[in-house]
Amino acid sequence: MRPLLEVKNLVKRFRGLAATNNATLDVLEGEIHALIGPNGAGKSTLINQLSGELVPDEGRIVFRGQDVTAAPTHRRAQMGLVRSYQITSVFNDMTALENVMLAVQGRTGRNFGVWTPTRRDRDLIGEAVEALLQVGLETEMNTPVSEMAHGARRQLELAMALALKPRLMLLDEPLAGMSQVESEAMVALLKRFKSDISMLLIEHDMDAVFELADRVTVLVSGQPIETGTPDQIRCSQTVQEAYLGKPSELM
Ligand SMILES: Nc1ncnc2c1ncn2[C@@H]1O[C@H](COP(=O)(O)OP(=O)(O)OP(=O)(O)O)[C@@H](O)[C@H]1O
Repeated sequence: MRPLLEVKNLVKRFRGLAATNNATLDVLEGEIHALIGPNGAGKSTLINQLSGELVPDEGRIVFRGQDVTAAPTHRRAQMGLVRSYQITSVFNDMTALENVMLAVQGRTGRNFGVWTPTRRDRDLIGEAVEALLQVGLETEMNTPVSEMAHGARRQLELAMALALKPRLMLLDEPLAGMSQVESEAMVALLKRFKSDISMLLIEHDMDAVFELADRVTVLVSGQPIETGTPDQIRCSQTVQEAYLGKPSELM
């Protein structure tokens, strides 16, 4: 079966420095694929090119068999390649429900009628509610984002991404800043979505990576040095050497 996402010989340079250096990797249907590597290895730069926020200098990105290397972010999202929202793109003075409704609107192009709610508006609300239920935010639907705990906000970002009906979700450190309890809840959530949605995730929490990922790609100096199952990565001599100085992260 053809991979859902194929990244071929991708290069991105910043003032001569190759932040992505001939990167080739793929994500399969139904897979959680983690991207790990030391600070500055080029993880965010790579994800930014996959989402369409950065244009590669060389190489190709193929999603569902179509070349999307030059496609804008919204076109990729329409095809199902969706980046989880960043906290900065959530409106703090709006409720969780209103934020997800905006995400649904972005996908469908429907406008919400302020004065005369129509059947289509009810559909829109229904979809937004469903996304919030999926992430377990049913009790916080009408809470303004500014009053939500950090963990709940991260769940909201996920709900907003789910509202876009992704086939492949790009997740940039979904557990960052979370308490142990919040992290465990998020890991459980991501596992639940796995049967429907593939994921490429950057995460520094190695316990979570090894628990969640089917495959892991290790990035060093912009280049994938190894891809394998969590066990293969844990035991890899190449990976141990690349992480020299902090081998405990991988144990
Ligand atoms: N917009 C930019 N302009 C210039 N250099 C950049 C830019 N973005 C990233 N870099 C450089 O590219 C390299 C890779 O950075 P990147 O943020 O992608 O790494 P990362 O693996 O995501 O790091 P971290 O784990 O610390 O978030 C670094 O040397 C960084 O300084």
